[in-house]
Amino acid sequence: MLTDPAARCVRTRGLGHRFAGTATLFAGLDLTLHPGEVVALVGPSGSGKSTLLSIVAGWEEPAEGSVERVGIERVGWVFQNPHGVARRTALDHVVLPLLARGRTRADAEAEAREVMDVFDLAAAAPRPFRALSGGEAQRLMLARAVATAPDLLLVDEPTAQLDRSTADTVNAVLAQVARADAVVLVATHDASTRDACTRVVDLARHRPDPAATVPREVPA
Ligand SMILES: Nc1ncnc2c1ncn2[C@@H]1O[C@H](COP(=O)(O)OP(=O)(O)OP(=O)(O)O)[C@@H](O)[C@H]1O
Repeated sequence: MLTDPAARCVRTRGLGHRFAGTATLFAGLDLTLHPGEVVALVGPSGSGKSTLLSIVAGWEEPAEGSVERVGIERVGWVFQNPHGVARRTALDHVVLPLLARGRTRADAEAEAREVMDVFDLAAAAPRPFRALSGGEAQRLMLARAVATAPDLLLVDEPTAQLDRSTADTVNAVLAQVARADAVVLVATHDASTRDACTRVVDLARHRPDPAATVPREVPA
């Protein structure tokens, strides 16, 4: 059943997480993410940004609280480290998910080339994945995710391996995806990605209050 995109959202209530044997990473997270927004998820290294993406995707069970995904059928994920099939061409990486969605080979190729152009990957299209640079491979992962028209797009450090001008292109494309009725959540350390987002969620502000768990020292 298709849901009205206007009703589409991701809602967290009292969300918190810790892994077995680790301290609590974040707690009490009440968030509602709407289509049309690009939400930057920031916080120091190890604060739980990637973990929160996994929880929002439904891959990791939260230790506390809940995540509700309303009208989310397709989830796109772009990992921190690009993964591809070494011998397959860059073009194939974008064409295959479109074929899986029922496109003909000709339509899938045309659509894939269009998306790859946006990410400045036209010249890389015929090259095998193993021959791509780190930045090209990362842009390819974004192009593939965008081509699948996700309702929810989760992106981990999209600009980590890119030069400034390519990073700016990536930031602009993320905003375009959001305008296409998708909820977009981007974990980032990059100040310009954060600035290109419509909202910022800082996990540093959702750390558990140490005063709540550690007894205060009382002066003698
Ligand atoms: N499956 C796991 N089991 C135990 N600990 C884990 C697991 N996954 C992540 N962690 C730990 O949880 C903490 C948060 O990790 P996470 O990768 O979510 O942080 P991050 O904010 O994305 O970091 P970075 O900015 O460096 O990518 C880290 O200390 C990490 O070692």
